[in-house]
Amino acid sequence: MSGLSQTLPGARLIDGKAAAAQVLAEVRADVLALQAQQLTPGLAVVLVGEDPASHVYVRNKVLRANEVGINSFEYRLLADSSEQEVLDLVQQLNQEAQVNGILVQLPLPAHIDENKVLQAIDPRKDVDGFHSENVGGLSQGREVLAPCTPAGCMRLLHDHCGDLSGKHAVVVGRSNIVGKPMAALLLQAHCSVTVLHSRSVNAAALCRQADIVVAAVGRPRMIGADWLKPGAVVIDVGINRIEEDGRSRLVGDVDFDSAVQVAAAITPVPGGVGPMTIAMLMRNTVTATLLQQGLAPDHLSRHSLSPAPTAGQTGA
Ligand SMILES: Nc1nc(=O)c2c([nH]1)NC[C@@H]1CN(c3ccc(C(=O)N[C@@H](CCC(=O)O)C(=O)O)cc3)C=[N+]21
Repeated sequence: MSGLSQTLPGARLIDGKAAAAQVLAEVRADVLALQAQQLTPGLAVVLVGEDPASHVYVRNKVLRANEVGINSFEYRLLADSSEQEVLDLVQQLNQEAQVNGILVQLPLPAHIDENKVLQAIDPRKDVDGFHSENVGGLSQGREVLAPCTPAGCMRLLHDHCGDLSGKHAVVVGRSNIVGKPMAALLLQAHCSVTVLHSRSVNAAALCRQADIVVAAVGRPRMIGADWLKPGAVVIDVGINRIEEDGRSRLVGDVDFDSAVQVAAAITPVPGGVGPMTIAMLMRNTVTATLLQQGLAPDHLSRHSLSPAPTAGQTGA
């Protein structure tokens, strides 16, 4: 994949692994600074059931946490655990001073009300940014814990494009975990934002107007070169496992091979947004620790919260 991008003029490969390594190095420095004040951030990860893919993600999160010096606490509950058992565990973790961040791996088994569990998490420990307090705060432009995947996409965009003001960003997909918070963050960065979804009429034509495309639909290779304006910057959030030529492989929501010929820059899958999601989870854990200590986010070298509206932003 990287070999291909080197032979084509124009499209730059946005290296999510390298960007994630940089974020993790920053987080490591922040953790050292906190440890000098006798504070070690702690992250609790809760996994209900035996989904093998979820086990891999949880293992990766715990590994990254340990690499940057964050304490990790893993809780595995059986697939048939009751909703009350999960709620009780969340309540216990809310009280636990050693735990600064709580992540309940989604999806939960069908008999458990996901919303009820997410709402039970103390908003200041909500490192996924899924509690309505944080969702609402993000929409209002308050400094809150922002969802990791959209926050990771914003970091990649800022690194590659600099100032995003006035750019037309098209978000394909309207999920609560990616599409909607992504739109909110792009708006805060002064983009014009269009959100496309399954009912959109002329989606490809609308998408062709975009300077920035964020693909988060969960449909393998749906967005090809015909969806893109030449020179667009493409962020592919999709992680789809497909069978091809008798083997299993990961592909994005973007048809990489065609898109790379038109785009100015594009993220690969794997090695794009995925590693950034985990890096931003570590960053949010540090931010959550600061919030709980009553320390301003700029206590450390970099502020880690979603940006508050700048002076120039009005209601217009
Ligand atoms: N409460 C909650 N928060 C989450 O953030 C959350 C969740 N539930 N449930 C599951 C999804 C999935 N997810 C991924 C994170 C990183 C990679 C990642 O790093 N992927 C690698 C490839 C990994 C591989 O090879 O399988 C990459 O894209 O390069 C993938 C998927 C977080 N999720």
